Amino acid sequence: MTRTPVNVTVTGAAGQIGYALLFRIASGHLLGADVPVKLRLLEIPQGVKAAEGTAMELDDCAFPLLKGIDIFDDPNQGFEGANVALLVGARPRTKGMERGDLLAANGGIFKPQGKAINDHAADDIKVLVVGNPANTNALIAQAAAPDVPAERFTAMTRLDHNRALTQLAQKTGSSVEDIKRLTIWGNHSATQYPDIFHAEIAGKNAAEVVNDEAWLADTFIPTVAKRGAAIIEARGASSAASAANAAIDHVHTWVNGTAEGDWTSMGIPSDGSYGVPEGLISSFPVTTKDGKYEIVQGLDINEFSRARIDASVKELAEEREAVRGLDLL
Ligand SMILES: NC(=O)c1ccc[n+]([C@@H]2O[C@H](COP(=O)([O-])OP(=O)(O)OC[C@H]3O[C@@H](n4cnc5c(N)ncnc54)[C@H](O)[C@@H]3O)[C@@H](O)[C@H]2O)c1
Ligand SMILES: O=C(O)C[C@H](O)C(=O)O
Repeated sequence: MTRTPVNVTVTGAAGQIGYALLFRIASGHLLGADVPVKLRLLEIPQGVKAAEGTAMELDDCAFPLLKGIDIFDDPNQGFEGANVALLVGARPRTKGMERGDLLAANGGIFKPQGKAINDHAADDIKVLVVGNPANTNALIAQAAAPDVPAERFTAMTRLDHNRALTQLAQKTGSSVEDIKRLTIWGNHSATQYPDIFHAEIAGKNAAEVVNDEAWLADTFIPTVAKRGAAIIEARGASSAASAANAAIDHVHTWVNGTAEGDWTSMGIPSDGSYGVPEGLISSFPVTTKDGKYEIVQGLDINEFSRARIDASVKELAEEREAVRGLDLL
């Protein structure tokens, strides 16, 4: 039976993450090796020519699953019929720009995109926001889409999750596939909290295997939380292939499910679980099944974790206040 292609909209398609992402979507890594896709690339007018060049290269790969590529500079057209939307394009922070300026500039992008999703996307739309500040950009887009269930708007903390897996594997001499139940809590920012207290390494509690709270506090957490800045320092540009890889992982897991006995981390609208104020888009431990996710409930949060979750959530609440003040919610 021939399947109807899934419409995948990618914003910022001509950027560096876009370049690392589109080929993997077209080759079946986002949704599955048997799922045909149509790409809808959304750029600003200055980005359209470069997006056209990328589309030429996509054509030249002759991907069997790629059933069409369209390029737009109008969000209403870009999100028409979208089943999956990857919101990558954002206004980067430039010299002299305050956080409030960045939030205002991104509000100008994510509010109209949220409205365009509301008005034009398919009923089953799933949204992943990658563009920074990802959690609050997701909140802005979600607030502008009142007809779309709020839980369809998610923000990417899977890159942080993957970074934490590797740091923990390297510390303990284990393989990443032996590590389960790791969690990123909070914001995709330097306040995020990578939590190993519930994680397992080959069935043993990860915190007990590590048995070194100083390493956790002074090495592991800051290394993961500041990895984005370290990449910028080393590469002279922010993470691109690893960010694209995490976006693929996020959507693939959302659509295809978490493995039995494991969970992942996603930035999602809080339902009030773990004391995170309702509505904030915060990272939680989640399981996924049949295209839906659920927050893992009932975890004991020790004092060490509580203080760090609260600090990151406080930052999210402040960002929400700032965008409220800018009339973006
Ligand atoms: N959440 C994460 O883990 C994570 C990780 C890495 C990067 N990021 C963020 O992802 C974003 C993109 O990174 P990049 O390296 O690809 O940046 P980039 O500057 O290379 O590309 C961004 C692209 O977005 C386009 N764009 C800007 N405004 C747009 C709009 N309104 N509509 C459509 N397209 C628009 C630009 O023309 C550009 O082509 C940045 O905000 C970056 O900070 C997030
Ligand atoms: O673009 C950045 O500021 C860093 C990025 O969010 C990352 O985590 O690599």
